[in-house]
Amino acid sequence: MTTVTLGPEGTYSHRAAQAVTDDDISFSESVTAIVEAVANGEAERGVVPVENSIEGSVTESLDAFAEYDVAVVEEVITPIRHALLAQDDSFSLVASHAQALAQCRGWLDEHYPGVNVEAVASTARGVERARGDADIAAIGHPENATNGTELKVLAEDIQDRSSNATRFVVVAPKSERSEAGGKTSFIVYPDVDYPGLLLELLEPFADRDINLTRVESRPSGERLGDYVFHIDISAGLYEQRTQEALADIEDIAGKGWVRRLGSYDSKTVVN
Ligand SMILES: O=C(O)C(=O)C[C@]1(C(=O)O)C=C[C@@H](O)C=C1
Repeated sequence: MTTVTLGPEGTYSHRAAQAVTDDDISFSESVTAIVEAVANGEAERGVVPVENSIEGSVTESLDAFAEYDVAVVEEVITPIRHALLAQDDSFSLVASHAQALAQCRGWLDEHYPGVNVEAVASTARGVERARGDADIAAIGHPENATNGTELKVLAEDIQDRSSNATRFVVVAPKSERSEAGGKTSFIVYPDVDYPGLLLELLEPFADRDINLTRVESRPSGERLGDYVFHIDISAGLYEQRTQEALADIEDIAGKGWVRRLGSYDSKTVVN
């Protein structure tokens, strides 16, 4: 089974993928391309980040789930503990993934005020830049400094909150969508707008005592003020209350669409 995740080797996504498969892992530098590869049958699994406890949504992943018809089959939550890696202390630029730079913004301001930052495709891509250039430091997992390179760990635990954690999901072809699991994700595009619409979309869950763990609105891309809602609940699709609530949602979104990404279980991995 081929699993594709954000590369190159050494990203947090790679570490999350290793926690869910012993099989081959291949790399892509775009979350959208990973979801697309699974939707097109080029890969059997994809592991992508969806949400971080400091910085919030990985919007590229959410938008890819609205664009490509895939299933979510597992959730992996992992603590993110960043290190500053460089050949020595003489760097003038810090390169990392935009999420990682944002998660360490306060620490960088305090310790390297005014330092230039550059967003690159992943933390591991930043590490590669730092390996090849003494003027560049990277933010990434500290183990990136142990892979036969001259990089030093200049500082550890530089994320602005010690509780920093990222939630990844495992995506699979839509034929593998499951009704089993303690959580369910779905996307609603109502394609209408009237006072109380969002309230109406949430009531079917409140009425059945189903806990919402996340509601996120993303622009539909159709017109300004028009949204797609990404909703996660603590209940499985196998449950009658979930099926009833989703039937209500489908009635409300009659002009638009509802996509069930599937039900799944969650695991927390410390690596
Ligand atoms: O660049 C990486 O190492 C990634 O796996 C991406 C990513 C993200 O998109 O949030 C994953 C975990 C961390 O939050 C920082 C970056």
